[in-house]
Amino acid sequence: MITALNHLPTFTNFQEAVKGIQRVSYCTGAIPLDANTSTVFYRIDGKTFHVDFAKASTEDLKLLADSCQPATFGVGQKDVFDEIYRKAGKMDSANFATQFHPYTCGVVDAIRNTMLSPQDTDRDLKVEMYKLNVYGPGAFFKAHVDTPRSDTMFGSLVVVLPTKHEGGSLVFRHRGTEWTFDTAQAVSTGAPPELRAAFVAFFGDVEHEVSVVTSGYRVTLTYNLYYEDSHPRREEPAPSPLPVPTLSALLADPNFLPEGGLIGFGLFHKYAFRAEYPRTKLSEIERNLKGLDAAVRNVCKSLHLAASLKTLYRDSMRKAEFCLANEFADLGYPAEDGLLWYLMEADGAILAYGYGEEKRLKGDNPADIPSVVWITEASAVNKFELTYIDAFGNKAGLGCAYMQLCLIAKVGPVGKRATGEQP
Ligand SMILES: O=C(O)CCC(=O)C(=O)O
Ligand SMILES: [Fe+2]
Repeated sequence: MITALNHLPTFTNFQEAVKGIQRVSYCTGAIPLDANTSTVFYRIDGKTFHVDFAKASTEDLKLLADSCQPATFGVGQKDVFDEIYRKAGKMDSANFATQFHPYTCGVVDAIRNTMLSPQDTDRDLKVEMYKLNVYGPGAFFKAHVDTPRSDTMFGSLVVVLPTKHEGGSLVFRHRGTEWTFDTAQAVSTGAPPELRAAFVAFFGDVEHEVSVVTSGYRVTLTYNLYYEDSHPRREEPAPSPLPVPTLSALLADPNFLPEGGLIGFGLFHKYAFRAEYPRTKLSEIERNLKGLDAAVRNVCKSLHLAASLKTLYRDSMRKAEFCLANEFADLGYPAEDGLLWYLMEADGAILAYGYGEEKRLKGDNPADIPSVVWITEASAVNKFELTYIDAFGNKAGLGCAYMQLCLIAKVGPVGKRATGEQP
């Protein structure tokens, strides 16, 4: 955006402060194991076996690996097997059991405290056992996102059982940031030797891959993480999120939107959305915003700006840069005119343009169309056809897809900036 706003220090300070809180968020830690929790029981062809990870031999691990089925992954609506993309063994949760449980070792509390918004820290989470995976020498899982199994699923938990292995790190990538979780190192016994598993929890829309295991067997338990709605998010007051003073300074600046206007934030994460009817409402997603996006919403709410989530569609008629809507719609690219008008009639969608972009509008009078000052860039959401990375998940599609959203906040004129609820 090349506009005068880039020369306004109050604006660039706020923009930097928001970008500063947007970083890949995840949660890791060690889980001490004891005689009760170090064993995995499994069955194959009607016979039962077990592996005690306190003293598992290479033969024990090889037998476990040989008892697994080749792991598949999801491409669109199908589960496929392709060793170019994923080479690993998996066992379904019906065929194994362990006394180890994430609820009893502090993992769930750690997830609540590090990944969720401060208003969510007493919220119930459902941790659903998904699979046991064995990555032997040469095994890997290329970059993918975890398929959302419902619109309340927000992430995945991977528990790495203690085995000596090399390679097999989990590598995460999200919006230009990369981060590695070295599983071999995380479960290596320290001095004095202590048997411990390791865990990593992450938001499912964050791309991740398992790098090649070069020796040994890497054994993981994977779990799906969901919000349970019995204890919904506590509403205000939320502790003041970090960028509040910079937004406060921006709103006090008479050179920033003197007549008022709209400010927009492209959300950092994608959200699982149920494509089948009844479709997920944006208000439901707003209750389930992931930590950093919830912080951005809280910044606006703490300064009493009316703010709500919107989907963004491109406008084919070039009357405007884009259309902001209150629901997900199955539109082509660019949106067919009829559908865009339907959204405007039925859903209260509005046309808008990016601040400073009015010169690119053809023939229309931008005075009728509001502009949005983007604090963080927004990308368009306007079709279900999924991009390369979305199409490859760890399971075939279950009627849910990840969607990109933005948050739009209304700013009043100088001296009367508040547009939302007052305390
Ligand atoms: O086993 C792991 O470390 C993670 C595997 C994974 O990403 C998945 O199963 O989706
Ligand atoms: Fe995964």
